[in-house]
Amino acid sequence: MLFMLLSASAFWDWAKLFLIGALVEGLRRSLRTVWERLTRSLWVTATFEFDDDAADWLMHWLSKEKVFQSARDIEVSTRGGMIDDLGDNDDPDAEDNVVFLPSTEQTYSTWYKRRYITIGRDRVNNGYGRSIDYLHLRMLTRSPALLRELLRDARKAYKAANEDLIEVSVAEDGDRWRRVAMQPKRPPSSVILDPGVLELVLNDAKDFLSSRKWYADRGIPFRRGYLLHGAPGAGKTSMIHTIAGELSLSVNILSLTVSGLDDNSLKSLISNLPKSCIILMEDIDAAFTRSIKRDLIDPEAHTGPSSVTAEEKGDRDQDMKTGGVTLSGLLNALDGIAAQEGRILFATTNSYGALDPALLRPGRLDLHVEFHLASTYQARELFKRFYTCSGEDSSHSVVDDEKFQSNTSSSSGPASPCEPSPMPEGISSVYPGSVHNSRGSHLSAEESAALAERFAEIIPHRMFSMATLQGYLMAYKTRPYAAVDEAAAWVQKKTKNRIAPASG
Ligand SMILES: Nc1ncnc2c1ncn2[C@@H]1O[C@H](COP(=O)(O)OP(=O)(O)OP(=O)(O)O)[C@@H](O)[C@H]1O
Repeated sequence: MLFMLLSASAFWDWAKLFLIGALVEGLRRSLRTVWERLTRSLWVTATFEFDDDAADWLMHWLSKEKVFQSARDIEVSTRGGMIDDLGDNDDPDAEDNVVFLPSTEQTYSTWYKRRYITIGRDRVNNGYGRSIDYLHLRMLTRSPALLRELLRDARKAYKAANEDLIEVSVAEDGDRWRRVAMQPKRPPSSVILDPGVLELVLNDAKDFLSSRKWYADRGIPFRRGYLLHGAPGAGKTSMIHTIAGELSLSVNILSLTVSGLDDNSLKSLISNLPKSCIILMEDIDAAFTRSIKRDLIDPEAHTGPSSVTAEEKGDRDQDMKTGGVTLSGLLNALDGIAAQEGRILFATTNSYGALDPALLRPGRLDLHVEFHLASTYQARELFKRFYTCSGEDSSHSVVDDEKFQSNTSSSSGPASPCEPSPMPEGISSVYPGSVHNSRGSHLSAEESAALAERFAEIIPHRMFSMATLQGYLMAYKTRPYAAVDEAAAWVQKKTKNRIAPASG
């Protein structure tokens, strides 16, 4: 009996405990729900994929706000920093800028328009062996409009900071784009082509970008392709970078021979392109030809279609597929349903004749521009540009070391941007070396033009590429007189070298 009473009272004790526990847990859960609802109604939250443009805007804004400057736990990176978080270098083009990134372990806070903001970052494995980083932003406000305002401000600041830069991305992991550089825009004056070539392509691209409605009205896919072909080192890539700068478009570089690329990943890459960008496919022939390898070709002896032999052409069909991309895969990617509307394609090749006609037809590669070895005009203009300081007109050119040394004592003109910083007192005997822009403006416009004229007369028309001429001038960085005096011997040596293997 006693036992029964005891067990009955123990049962009631257990029951009471259970009820109290259930009550407490119920209360805790309800309070938590109320709290979550309350906080949710007080916060606006946004999540950004770390690789996305919007995350870049936000990171730029956070960097400017110095959110991570005082944090005790941060990640440090030298990749893609437009602001130097170390605070000792304000040059966005500097190679060694350091950027602070939020660590995945911590939450950071700041203010925007008197609203409290928290920022966190986390890393999620997508299940295919690749992890994706997310940036989480929470703003203490009931108005989503403020978040939009913040994003607008961040985008504006980012664009202003990048005005003089172009974004360069490459294909990564088969089907993704990764930004690898923010390059300074290349001014049109720095690419010396025969008159009208740059203007032809640039105006065509500008006209294309402003004709979206025209294309839509006629049901024509809104895209344009340019094929730049001809001599290596003639300025094809340089021109594309200039055009990207002039049109303020990013450049996405796709190498068809990259390992791991196949028809499917090519399709994904094309459909993952940002809106309005330039896609650059360099050496488009390399993916489909085995026999015509550019490194086997003498750069200055090969200029285009005519140099492809019948035998090489015969090999082509059999070589249509090397690696993972097939010609039909490329054609489908370019004009299939996955093709990105509004993109400009630039393809380059040194072997025009090796390309399949299907690739060359309008709608895929609409405008074909041939690049030649340097003309007399190009040699002259290259010389003038080479010995003129950037930001200066041609009346401010660098001068021969020899001439400089004989002139320095008498020179009392104002310092130009080219002038070297003065040597510290007491070590004037140290030879300062032969460096870029290390001399003042002692070469008049007339002298510079006259030297360029002499140089152009010595360089045979269409015999050397612009890259080769640039290479020659590099050896005379600060010695334009010597560059002219020794040019004839150089031309003779190069010509002899070229003839020698053929006759041997
Ligand atoms: N027309 C040019 N004007 C000024 N510089 C040039 C020109 N052509 C070539 N160069 C210089 O030569 C180098 C190589 O040029 P670039 O890569 O543009 O040539 P490319 O035609 O694309 O060569 P490749 O076919 O080998 O890719 C660069 O440093 C560039 O500055």
